[in-house]
Amino acid sequence: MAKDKVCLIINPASGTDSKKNIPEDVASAIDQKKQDLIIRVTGYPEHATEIARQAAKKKYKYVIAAGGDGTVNEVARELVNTDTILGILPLGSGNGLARDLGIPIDIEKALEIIINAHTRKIDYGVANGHIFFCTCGFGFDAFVSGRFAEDKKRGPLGYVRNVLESVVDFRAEEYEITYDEGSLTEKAFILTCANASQYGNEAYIAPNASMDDGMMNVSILKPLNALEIPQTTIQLFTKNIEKNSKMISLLTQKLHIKRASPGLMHMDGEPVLTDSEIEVRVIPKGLNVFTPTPSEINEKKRKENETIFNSLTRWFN
Ligand SMILES: Nc1ncnc2c1ncn2[C@@H]1O[C@H](COP(=O)(O)OP(=O)(O)OP(=O)(O)O)[C@@H](O)[C@H]1O
Repeated sequence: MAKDKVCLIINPASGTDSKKNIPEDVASAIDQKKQDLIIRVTGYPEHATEIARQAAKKKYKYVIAAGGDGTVNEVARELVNTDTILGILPLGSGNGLARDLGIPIDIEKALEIIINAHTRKIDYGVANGHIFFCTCGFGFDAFVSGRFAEDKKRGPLGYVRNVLESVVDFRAEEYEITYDEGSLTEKAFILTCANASQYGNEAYIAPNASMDDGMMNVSILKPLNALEIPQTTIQLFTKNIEKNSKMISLLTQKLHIKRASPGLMHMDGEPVLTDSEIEVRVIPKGLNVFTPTPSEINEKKRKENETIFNSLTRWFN
């Protein structure tokens, strides 16, 4: 019987972790009697897209993206609506998609998820022809993504520094927003379309978003004053942002956004220049991804809650 073809794509520029051992780790984890492994290292932005396009065309069984959300996006956008499955080794700075799917950040464990071969079909979004899997945004998050793309230093700390610097320079814009059930005009600090619930690094902009409900969560955060920033930041990291009085949450399949002039948007954290009018829509269950099983995810959540409970008990005793 012919062997299945598998491709590993490594982005050496993502995140801060070393990728030196990744080829060897993957090669020893997969069953080489049944699978042929091809390893490619990206040499420039969008290189991963070219490699993944060829892999899908040649009917590879799966493609593993070793990198962050930008790399995953570049790979996955060529795998949508094909039979080729996406595997993720989260080696980026934010790793939003992996975190939201319950894929462990520990690479050995993430590799086990691929080997165990449980798959899940997830939705994706399209904004003016650009595909996203986690979030696409037009306000402060797009501004930060532009800064971060120019930054030589990656990793979560790079994000923190860019956010703090951007707060000073960012100016909120007004948006005319038309969704399935109505329309509104708002000046917004953040306007984010979320397929996943978080940007990455456990920053939950749409805590109730589901990646297989065929719907897009839209989070509109009105401009904040300096005193509101600390509480809003806490709400973002504790899945409570929807309790913020400046937050408007919508659920829709389609969205039309109009702003005064063309500008930046981000797709899974990567900045793109786009028109003053933007069409966003959801394509249901178009991507097949290796993920933990539902019972593995529940077990992980149970352990996390237990750890929090134990820490609190220790603290109070
Ligand atoms: N050889 C390369 N040299 C420089 N940049 C590259 C190379 N290969 C890919 N890239 C680009 O690196 C960028 C960052 O990759 P990626 O988004 O995966 O990492 P990250 O930004 O650190 O993580 P995250 O998106 O999870 O925050 C992408 O825009 C990608 O196009």
